[in-house]
Order: sequence, then structure tokens, then C-alpha cells
Amino acid sequence: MTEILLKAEKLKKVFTAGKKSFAAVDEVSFELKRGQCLGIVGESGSGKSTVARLITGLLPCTEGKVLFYPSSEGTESGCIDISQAGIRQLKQAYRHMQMVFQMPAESFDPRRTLGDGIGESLRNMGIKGTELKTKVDNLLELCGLTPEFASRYPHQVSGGQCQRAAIARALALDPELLICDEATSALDVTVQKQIMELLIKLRQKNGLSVIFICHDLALVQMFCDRVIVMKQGKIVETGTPEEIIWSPREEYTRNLIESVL
Ligand SMILES: Nc1ncnc2c1ncn2[C@@H]1O[C@H](COP(=O)(O)OP(=O)(O)OP(=O)(O)O)[C@@H](O)[C@H]1O
Repeated sequence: MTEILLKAEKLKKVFTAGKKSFAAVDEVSFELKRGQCLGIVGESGSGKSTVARLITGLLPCTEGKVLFYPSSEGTESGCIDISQAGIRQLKQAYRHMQMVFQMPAESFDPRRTLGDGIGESLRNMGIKGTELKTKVDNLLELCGLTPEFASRYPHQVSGGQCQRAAIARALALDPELLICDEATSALDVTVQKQIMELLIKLRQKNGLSVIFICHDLALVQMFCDRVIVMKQGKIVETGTPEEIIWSPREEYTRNLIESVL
């Protein structure tokens, strides 16, 4: 089994708006090792979310490759080429990689209970009845919510509780990789801290690998093993959080750090 869980090779994404086209992501390459947490930082519009959407196959790459190596996958090569994957392979990949977004309420169907949403992928796997209920209750508990939350609708919980439920849903199939795109940004500082503690616990307990997109360099420092700094679609700097925060090579990174101090 390779030590690498995900490899992004020379990713490029060109968007076209009217007659104009521009590269929102260009020449982006990185590797994520198993169990590692990789932070992606950069000013607004630098291409962080586009990278997240490329590596999850939510957006097709204009150029480049995304190679995913889930350890439990039954493919012959052990690799799923996300950039070339069709629906069937993407579904296979989503059993091992999941995303958590900034606005949790928007990612749940307002007409269905949280328990329904959390259990969806389990039901798709044929799990039902008492087994399903027990699994949903356990996921809620793992994420610091009581089983009673299963019967609530998204509008009946706070932003922090909804984000916990979104993490519970993402964890339903015990993924190896969680991609958090500004997952704590809409929450107040106290709730943010609780969600970070939950993610730290999950990393320790489940050996989860995480790609953590965040504006807050203090959170990145606390949580990540390595950090990528993005500017105008390109990676301008890579290093450990300490290297990036305490001895940034690029003026852009220094400005980014100063802007949050
Ligand atoms: N579907 C799209 N069509 C056209 N342009 C897009 C599209 N999605 C994103 N963009 C543009 O691509 C650039 C990168 O956007 P992206 O959302 O990846 O940035 P970001 O670093 O995640 O920003 P933020 O921190 O504000 O979320 C921006 O200029 C954005 O306007």
C-alpha cells in the first residue's frame, strides 16, 4: 500500500465568462500522505475551492490528474483516477472521500430530518431498520450530538449543531479523506473551537486524512501538518505551518499572515 493517499498533478481549471476565459487554477501539484492534514490558504478568489472541487470530481479538470489511492478499494491498481472517473467510479471514490462545506444547512434537504440525511449513504448500502438507527445514533454521538437530533430538521438546530451533523453524515461510510472547505468559517469562535476539537479527535481516533481549506492561519497552524499557499490560481509556497507562519519566503504570504493578526 502506497504512503500517498491523494496526488494532484498539474491541475488546471479554465473558466469562461462571455468571451473571456481565465485560469482559476494553474499548475497546481501536491501530494497528501495517509493520516496527514494538508491546509490550503490564500486570499479570496485564489482558487482554493476550485481545487477542492477538482479533487472531488465535482468539477472536471481542464488539464492535469487527480489520483486517489484509498487503502480499502478493490480496484486492481488500488488507484481511482478522479480526473477521468465516470459516475460509477466517482461513487466508489465517495465511499472513501467526503466533503464538508461552509454552509451546513444548505447541504441538508430542508424537508428531511438530519437523521434521514446522515443515514442516506448507509441506506444506499442496503443498511436498514435497527442497524441503520444504531449507526446514525452512533455517528451523532461521535460528533457530540444526542440521538434526539436525528428527528430534527435543519432549521431546528444551530449552525454549529448542523455542522456537526454534516460531519456525522460525511463520516457515515468511514472515509479515509475528509475535505473541509471553510467548514468552520460561518461559526462563532467558541463553536469553531468545538468543531476543531472534534476534527482533531477524529484524526486521532480514525486516522482520518484531511484537506483543510481555511482563511484562519491560527486554525491551520493548530491542525495541519503541511500548508499550501495559493495566489491567483497558483501555489506560491509550501511548507510546515511553522515555516509558513514564522518564516514565510513570499511577501504575499507575509501580507496574508499580517492581514489576520
Ligand atoms: N463556476 C465558475 N465560473 C466562473 N468563474 C468561477 C467559477 N467558480 C469560481 N470562479 C472564479 O474562480 C476564481 C477562484 O474561485 P474560488 O472559489 O476557487 O476561490 P477561493 O480561493 O475559494 O475564494 P474564497 O476564499 O473567497 O472562497 C474566482 O475568481 C472565482 O470568481
